[in-house]
Amino acid sequence: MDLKHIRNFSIIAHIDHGKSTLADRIIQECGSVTERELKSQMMDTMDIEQERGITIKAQSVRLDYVKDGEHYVLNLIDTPGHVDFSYEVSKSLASSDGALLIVDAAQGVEAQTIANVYLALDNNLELLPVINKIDLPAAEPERVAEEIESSIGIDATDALMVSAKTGVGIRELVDAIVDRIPAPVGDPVAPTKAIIYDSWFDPYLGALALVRVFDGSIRKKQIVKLMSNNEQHEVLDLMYPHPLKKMKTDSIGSGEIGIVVLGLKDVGTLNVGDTITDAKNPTAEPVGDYEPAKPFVFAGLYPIDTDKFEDLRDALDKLRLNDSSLSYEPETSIALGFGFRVGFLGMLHMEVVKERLEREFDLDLIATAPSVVYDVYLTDGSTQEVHNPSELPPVNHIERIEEPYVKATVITPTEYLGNIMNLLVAKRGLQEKMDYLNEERVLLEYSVPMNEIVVDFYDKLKSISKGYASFDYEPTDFREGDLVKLDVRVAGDVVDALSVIVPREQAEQRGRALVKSMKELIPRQLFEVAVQASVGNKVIARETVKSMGKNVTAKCYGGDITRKRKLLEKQKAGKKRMKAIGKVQLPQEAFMSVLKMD
Ligand SMILES: Nc1nc2c(ncn2[C@@H]2O[C@H](COP(=O)(O)OP(=O)(O)OP(=O)(O)O)[C@@H](O)[C@H]2O)c(=O)[nH]1
Repeated sequence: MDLKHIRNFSIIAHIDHGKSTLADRIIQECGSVTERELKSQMMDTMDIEQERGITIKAQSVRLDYVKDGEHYVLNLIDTPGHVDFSYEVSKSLASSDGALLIVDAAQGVEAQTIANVYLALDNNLELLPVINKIDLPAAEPERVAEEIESSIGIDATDALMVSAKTGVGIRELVDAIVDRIPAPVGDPVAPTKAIIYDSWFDPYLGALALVRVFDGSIRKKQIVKLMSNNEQHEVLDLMYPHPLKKMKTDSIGSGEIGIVVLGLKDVGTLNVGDTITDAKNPTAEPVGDYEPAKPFVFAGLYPIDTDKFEDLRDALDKLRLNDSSLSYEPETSIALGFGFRVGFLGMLHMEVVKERLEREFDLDLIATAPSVVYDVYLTDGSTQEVHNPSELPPVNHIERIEEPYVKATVITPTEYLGNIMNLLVAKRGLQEKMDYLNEERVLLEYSVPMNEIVVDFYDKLKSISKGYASFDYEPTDFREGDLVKLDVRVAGDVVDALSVIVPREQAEQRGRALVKSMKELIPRQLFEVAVQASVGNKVIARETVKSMGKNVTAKCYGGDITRKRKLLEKQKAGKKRMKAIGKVQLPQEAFMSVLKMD
């Protein structure tokens, strides 16, 4: 296909600014599906995505459009909106030549808008500002256009004004995609050079790679090579991604996107970001640097029923077929038995994986508090990566510990600025930048230890700003910290799954808060239970759970039988989520409570 008639574009936006709704509208405008077929949010295919209204996996569609009598192919490359998936976002952008920058006409520029713009500019993309939701009574498109200019520094005078809900401005938008997004450049006769920007598993076809071809073409029966690992495979089949079906083709040419079938049994080696080339006549340089997606957050996942360990392994193996960023290895905990230490891209990724394991594989799991990765430098000169706080070497072997930092971007209305700055300082944040976008809104940039933001930072930020502040982050570097391991002992035994690494200066306060909340969470047992927090051998806090009879209905005297039954049912349901630590039953919440202490 003639390169001049191809347009490859992504849509980038802050969460909820209307990306999926707009994608549906564009698909409809191109007539690739009829109104009847246009199931709302067609591009969000996974159940969890549809339920939560988030986009997890990037999906793409190839659309046909006729403008001024000329036939164009528009490749719409959907990108995941959440920070956890920024690696996938950046690879989708690397496959595009331009991007629609969607901004909500009522909300204006938000933290993720900025973060996505940085990624788009890194990839030299032409940005087309699109102000969406102009149908809303609270819409202020002119103010938003000014915000785009002042915060991002791009000309927004030609910003497109649309409503993905009513369809206003959509035709003009698609015309602008043809007119303003540059056609791809590439050499159709050079050796094959294509980037994998998504991969997934199909039960019939095996592992599939979604690619953008830069130079040359990918042909059926061609022997291709993956440049990161030199694996060679035959191309069994090729398809274009159509919104409703996959259209077979014999070759995918320069400038095009398509789906490659290599007959692999899992996505393990089809890594996002890798370059595909011809095995015999390879291209000299890959498309950009390839880095494997790196897990930033680790947690232990343990089946509540210890017999289900193999089931958990099978379930993780199955999830990994579709998610090459998921990593795990078996681990044993004195407290929890056999389980896995699982690496995630971030907190949302962790939640999604845990939910899928429980929902699709019917497993009841205990998740330990998430931990970041620490680089521990030992006195013998060696270094150790610690993913699990309980594995921190003894203090006298440690020379220093380094922890990961992120660049956190927050945009907030000025009235919440004071409280937000206090929160960032409490989270050990260092201010890098403070810019007023206009009189009402401020952009903050802070360096913050990642450990401080992995659990409840976002919830706190939302609550102190009544939901108005937005937040995004990007991992930056490792820095030395004065950190210690805080242990919890229940009835005298250290519960390894509850250990956590904290700044020394906060250890005592956190220890006290921790045992207090554990006391509330641990149901009374038939005997008295001591709950202690310690650093090394030193106990720094203690609480006691008083003993009580087991029958919870004892306290509802009187004869209300339904209430009694309800309580007994609740007690039974509660049991499913309990884990016996020695003689003591601990509920799931106890394992999450450790990081939520201030
Ligand atoms: N009034 C109005 N609502 C809109 C418009 N476009 C989208 N919405 C609504 O805004 C909400 C978010 O839209 P989505 O399309 O799910 O947003 P998104 O950016 O894809 O969200 P993520 O996939 O989670 O990043 C939905 O409730 C939409 O119905 C619009 O033009 N006008």
